[in-house]
Amino acid sequence: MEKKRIVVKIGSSSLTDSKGAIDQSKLSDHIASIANLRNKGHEVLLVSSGAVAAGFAKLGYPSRPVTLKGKQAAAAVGQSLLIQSYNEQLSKFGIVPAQVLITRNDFSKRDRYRNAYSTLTELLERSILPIINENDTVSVEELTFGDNDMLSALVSGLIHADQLIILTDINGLYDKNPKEDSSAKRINYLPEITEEWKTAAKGSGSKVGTGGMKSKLIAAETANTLGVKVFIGKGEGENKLIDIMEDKGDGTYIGSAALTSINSNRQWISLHSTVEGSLYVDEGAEIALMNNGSSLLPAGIYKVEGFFEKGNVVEVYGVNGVIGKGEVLYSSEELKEIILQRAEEQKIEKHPKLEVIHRDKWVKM
Ligand SMILES: Nc1ncnc2c1ncn2[C@@H]1O[C@H](COP(=O)(O)OP(=O)(O)O)[C@@H](O)[C@H]1O
Ligand SMILES: N[C@@H](CCC(=O)OP(=O)(O)O)C(=O)O
Repeated sequence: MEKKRIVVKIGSSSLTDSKGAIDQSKLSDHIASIANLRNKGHEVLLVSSGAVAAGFAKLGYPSRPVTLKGKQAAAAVGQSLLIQSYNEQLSKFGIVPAQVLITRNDFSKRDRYRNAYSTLTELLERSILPIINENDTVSVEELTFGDNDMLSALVSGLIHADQLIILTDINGLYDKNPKEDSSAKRINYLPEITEEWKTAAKGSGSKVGTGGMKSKLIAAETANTLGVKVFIGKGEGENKLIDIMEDKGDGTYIGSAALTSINSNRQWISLHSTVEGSLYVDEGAEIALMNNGSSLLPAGIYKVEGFFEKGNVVEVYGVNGVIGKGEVLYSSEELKEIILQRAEEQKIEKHPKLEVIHRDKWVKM
């Protein structure tokens, strides 16, 4: 099989028991299958949940805490226990793990986003197994990934993975929540995620999981838009991950064969950047941006709103509203001056004919 880059996400319910302890036999099953995947020549990154679930009992909580400080304290205790268990079990296979804790803020700062990419690829080049989790202890409630399903989708995009495997306590997506309706039927393949499917997928059924199937589908949709195929399901034994890669997995495969990877600039602009202002463009510029794959030139802009610097991200409005986002090569002041001079019928040639937004740094809505 061709060498692939694979992100494996393991949910709390597949690592811990409901009493708040790490289930060593589940963990060793996962580790053996990861070792097998690596032995076939694939690159593997692990996104592991379970910090809160593995830590709460040691703090004396009777169940998974619901308060922010409770979850953050439990994650601080549980994360070290998790990594300790991973270290012990991985050493039997001669695999060296690296703990990588990320916050949402790290992705919204472009230099940190680039650093995350460089560090992860360096670890892979050196055959280390990155074990990634959200840095729960310092994450602010309003600014989190939501859950690790979304974190795994964003990491998959960042490192241009071929496949995201979401391991959970159920063998895939069902047309109804099977824990509530025994007539529910499993879906083997979903080329595209529609609103109807997002409605069929409900919350978590376990005492330790967070987002349920709904959050997995939302994450899978994001991964697909970034060009990454997704598998959601379960399995047992050292061959489970190889079986999944060979289309024999016990779960649901999501995303058509036609998915294409999108470049890191576009990913960052589309999913992580902050919009600093707005440009309003005429019909010709709108057609050029939307249909012709062209860059945006100064001549197509008739209004500038907000104060932004060269290199910031702005929203672009066409005839009927927002049409996309892009990184500008001019400041708002420079652009306002261009428009003013045009109104005064001075020569636009006075300004360099640089693109305002280059096509590689433009994302359609
Ligand atoms: N339509 C559905 N198909 C499958 N599972 C569903 C569906 N709707 C809700 N679920 C629930 O989602 C759960 C998996 O999500 P979750 O508990 O968050 O797992 P994890 O801890 O692995 O992230 C299942 O155990 C099931 O109870
Ligand atoms: N960062 C949290 C992950 C929470 C989460 O998303 O859990 P899950 O739904 O089990 O993947 C933790 O380690 O407990």
